[in-house]
Amino acid sequence: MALILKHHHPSFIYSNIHSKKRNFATNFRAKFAHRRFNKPLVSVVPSVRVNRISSASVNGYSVVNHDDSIDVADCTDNEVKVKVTERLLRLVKLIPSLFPGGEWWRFLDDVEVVQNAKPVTLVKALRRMWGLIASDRWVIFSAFSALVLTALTEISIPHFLTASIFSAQSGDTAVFHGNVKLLIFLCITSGICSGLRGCWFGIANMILVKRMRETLYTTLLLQDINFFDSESIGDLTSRLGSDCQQVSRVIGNDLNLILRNLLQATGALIYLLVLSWPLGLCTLTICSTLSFIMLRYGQYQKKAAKLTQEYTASANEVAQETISLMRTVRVYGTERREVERYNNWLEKLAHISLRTSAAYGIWNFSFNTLYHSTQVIAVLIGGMSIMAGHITAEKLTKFILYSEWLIYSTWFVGDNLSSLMQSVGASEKVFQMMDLAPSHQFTSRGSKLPNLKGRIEFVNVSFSYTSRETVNVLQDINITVNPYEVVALVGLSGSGKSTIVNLLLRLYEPTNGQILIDGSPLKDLDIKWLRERIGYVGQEPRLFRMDVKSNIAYGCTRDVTQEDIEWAAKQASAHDFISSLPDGYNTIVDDDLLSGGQKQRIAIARAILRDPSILILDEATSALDAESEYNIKDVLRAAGENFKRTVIIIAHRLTTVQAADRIVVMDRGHIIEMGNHKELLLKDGLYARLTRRQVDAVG
Ligand SMILES: Nc1ncnc2c1ncn2[C@@H]1O[C@H](COP(=O)(O)OP(=O)(O)OP(=O)(O)O)[C@@H](O)[C@H]1O
Repeated sequence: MALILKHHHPSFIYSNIHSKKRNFATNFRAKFAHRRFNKPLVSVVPSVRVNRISSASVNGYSVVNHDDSIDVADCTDNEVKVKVTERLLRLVKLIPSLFPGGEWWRFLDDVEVVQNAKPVTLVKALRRMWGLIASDRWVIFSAFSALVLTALTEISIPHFLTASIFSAQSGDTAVFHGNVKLLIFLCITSGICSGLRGCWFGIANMILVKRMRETLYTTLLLQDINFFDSESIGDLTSRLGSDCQQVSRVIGNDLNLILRNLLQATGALIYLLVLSWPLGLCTLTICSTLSFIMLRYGQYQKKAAKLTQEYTASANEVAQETISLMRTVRVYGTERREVERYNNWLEKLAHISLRTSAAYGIWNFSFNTLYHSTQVIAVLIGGMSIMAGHITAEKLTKFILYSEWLIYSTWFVGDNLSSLMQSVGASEKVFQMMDLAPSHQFTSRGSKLPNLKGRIEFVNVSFSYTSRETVNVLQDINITVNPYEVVALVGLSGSGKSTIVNLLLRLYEPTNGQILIDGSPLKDLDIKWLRERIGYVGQEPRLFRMDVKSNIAYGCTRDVTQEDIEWAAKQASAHDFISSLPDGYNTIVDDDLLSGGQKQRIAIARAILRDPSILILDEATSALDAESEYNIKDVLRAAGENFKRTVIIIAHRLTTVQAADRIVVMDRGHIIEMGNHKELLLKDGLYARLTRRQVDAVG
């Protein structure tokens, strides 16, 4: 057995056998590294296909360096014969593995390593669901009342049906009419109750899925930013979408049908035992065998559901990534590869689906055989009993009808039980995510300052991202930004400039040292209050799919008028292009409709509209033309009566920062130079070097 790269087409083989334990550890590390750092995802899973391809994996991608797989066309006659024999041998070896419990039935278990959700039992899952729906318990009670009435009326029908036929045969008109009237009453009642049952359970289902999504979505939005660094969007949307839908089936569909059939099966069994206990016991034995098979089948389905959930999430992840990077895909012509990458997960899903369908086939076969054997046994023993005069033909007919009810009810219970197991399987991850504690930023109440001047101090601040704890992104940063000062952060890419801003926005907490705002520790301040007073324009601002006006007013807590919005847009040099849009400020925009510079100007208008005490611009003007940048420079500066604010500006284009009061030069997490433009040029350090290079590049 050889090993293939995870996420790869099965034909991509990587190296030779390692122990399963090591595979798991490698898979886990690879997945972890992939999620945290977008590192190449190289993990190993067992495979039986043997090709010789050396490849490297990048985010599930195969970068094939050299393909020397064996082509059948190149083989000699002898080699072809050997191949055919090998295939036949493989086929013969496959046969024993096809029996239930054999090797063939095993799922590819490479994703089990990332399943860290605690197993949820049915009782626990039900308790959780009850917690979500309890405030609308009247819906559940109505649904269950309708269910009980339906079950009771339906189970009584065969009795009165048989009684009517046999009373007609015996010519007893009064009894016949009485039975027919009861039959009509039972049919109407069961019809009405069945309708109500379906309706109430449908409502319960809707309430449950809504609450579940609401709770999960709220929990997700309250997580630390670290959480989003490690989780993929495809995974999260899968939990919110298909998984919640699947879990909600528990009450709306599975439990409803299981209970109905359980009630009917119990009623039928009691009736059968009363009619004839030896015959009843025979049917009970058959039903017990059926239940045992059902249980095994249910367990198998539960495992299949968990894996299907994981693979579906991974497929979503690939699709989501590809579609969002469609322009790159088109330009590099990698459509085929993307389809293969997606197909890889579809193949895994098909692998499971094939086995679950086969298992369903075996289950159906067992049911059919056992069902018909009940009929044969009933006719055989019952017929002999009639001949011996122990029971009447009417009793035997009732017996056969009720044993049919019992068997069918058991079958339905089994069918819905396996669906229930699948739903419970899907619920594990959903509940695990729902249980995540919100970021303590939302649970602890900090203090508010009477007014925010905008003095910022970094005192011995060091920081490393949790996903890369050993790498110090910032080391002993000491810097004080005075109120209304404009400070620029410059340095090579990856030197930690954006990380400083991330810490200031409290998206992450420093590993060491502390940040003070107007002399108060940042972690003691009410973060919502503080963020309302900070204007931030990120590196690549993205717009919400809503009108321009709402995009500019997004997150602004004070009431703003159209004039305010237009004023902010004018300050950001955005008014002219917004006015030329089809519906002006009411034009619905999204990321694809506007240019990078236009999006930046809207984001700048959004930040200006808040009239923040602290304005943070992280490469906020990188996509602007020189004229637009010149026009809004004054606004971004802290100068003037109307713009009393502290400004932190990050820019690679050094002309942007020349006028700053102070320029802080960073290199690999350290501050290496500080001063104004002239002072730094005189120092002839990194800043002077970078400035010269940019001038040379322009020249
Ligand atoms: N969420 C994250 N998880 C792990 N590492 C990160 C994360 N964000 C940034 N880093 C790493 O931290 C280091 C500093 O990144 P940062 O974005 O602060 O640099 P920068 O100076 O702003 O770069 P640029 O000018 O290219 O924007 C880099 O090595 C980067 O790979």
